[in-house]
Amino acid sequence: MNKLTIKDLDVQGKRVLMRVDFNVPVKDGVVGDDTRITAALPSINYVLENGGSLVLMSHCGRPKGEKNMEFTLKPAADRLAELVSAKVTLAPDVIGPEVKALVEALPAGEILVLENVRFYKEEEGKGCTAEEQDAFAKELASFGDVYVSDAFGTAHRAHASMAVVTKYIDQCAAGFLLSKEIEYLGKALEAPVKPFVAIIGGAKISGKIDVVTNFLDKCDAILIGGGMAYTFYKAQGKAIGGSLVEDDKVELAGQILQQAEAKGVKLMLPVDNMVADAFSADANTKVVGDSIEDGWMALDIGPKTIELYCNEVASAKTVVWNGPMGCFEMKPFAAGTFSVCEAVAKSDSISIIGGGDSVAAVNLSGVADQMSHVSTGGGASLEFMEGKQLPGIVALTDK
Ligand SMILES: Nc1ncnc2c1ncn2[C@@H]1O[C@H](COP(=O)(O)OP(=O)(O)OP(=O)(O)O)[C@@H](O)[C@H]1O
Ligand SMILES: O=C(O)[C@H](O)COP(=O)(O)O
Repeated sequence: MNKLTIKDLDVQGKRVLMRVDFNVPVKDGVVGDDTRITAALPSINYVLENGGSLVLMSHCGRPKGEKNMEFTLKPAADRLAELVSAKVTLAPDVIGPEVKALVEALPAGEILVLENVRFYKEEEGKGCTAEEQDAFAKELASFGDVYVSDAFGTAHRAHASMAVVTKYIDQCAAGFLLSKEIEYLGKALEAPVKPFVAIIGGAKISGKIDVVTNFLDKCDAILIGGGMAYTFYKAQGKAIGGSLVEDDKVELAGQILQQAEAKGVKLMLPVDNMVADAFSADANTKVVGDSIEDGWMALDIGPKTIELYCNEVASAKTVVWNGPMGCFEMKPFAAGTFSVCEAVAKSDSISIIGGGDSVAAVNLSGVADQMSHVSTGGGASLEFMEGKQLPGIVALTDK
């Protein structure tokens, strides 16, 4: 990577302003899944162990520029306090004189967590002028001698704490998590060890179909599963019954099929499906081929497809996976996702998993530790894989 990294910084006696992504699920004031917090610990501990103090910034949820305490960072700060040996203080606000005083009094080896940066509309820059956003970013910048971003999950957002604050601090570096994400995802895209197999599924077709397009120039095989498959079926003129479809993407799906053929990329669609007569775990189910009659919807890939996809994965040397193969949250439709998951874990490949639900599925299957890299980014990893430049990375200081 051609950007400064945390190891290039001298943090001794410095105040480090660090952007993290503590946008974690919270229920009844308690963090549900602390993956994103634990993933930032190497950078946090590095600063503390090397004589620096830390001012942490993050968003949580989408409070839309309002100070709505439903979105407080308190649960995340409380969880962080359990995970580090340092003292953790939660500031009462993001900016302002009270926060400034806390920052100035912060001793080395301690952490101050600012409140949710999205309590200010200036963070997202919506409903304010560019000057107002700059002033907000400048005030945040005054809280640090150096800046570190470890918020890979938010790197696709050109927000104040990600991509504007960096204008006002000389040294802006990537933390360990951000560096690791870029290293794995970057390698997979730039110089993948072949055969390179992409597995794309899930429900958000419009959000993922561009990734399929980008992968046509990189992959040896693309395995399509989940709700995504039926938009491709429709493009082939197949019957899809009540299966998920995005009609405005049918034409693009047809073009992708043609391009795959022209480029000699193996674009695989399910040859059979587990269908149900309702979107429910109690629905009647049956296995059908690649034509789905009215009154039925496909909620998982079928057993023959599982075998084909697992075989493809078994010979892969690089696997990128985003989006489950079926509605794995319901037991009758979980076999596709979990079988493919096990095949990826068993394979002798560099495996990179991205996307909230795919990561949840990998965690549920108990094989997360057998994957080379489980990304903390949903939208960010997708945009990276689409080949887009992420503003939160571009903004860091060049080496
Ligand atoms: N055949 C299907 N029909 C309807 N929904 C499906 C089907 N297959 C999978 N899904 C649903 O897709 C959802 C996940 O899709 P999604 O596109 O959000 O993936 P993801 O891994 O969370 O990626 P990201 O976080 O990048 O959006 C799951 O809740 C799953 O139940
Ligand atoms: O969870 C995420 O994808 C990131 O934290 C970004 O959140 P956002 O989609 O609300 O910008």
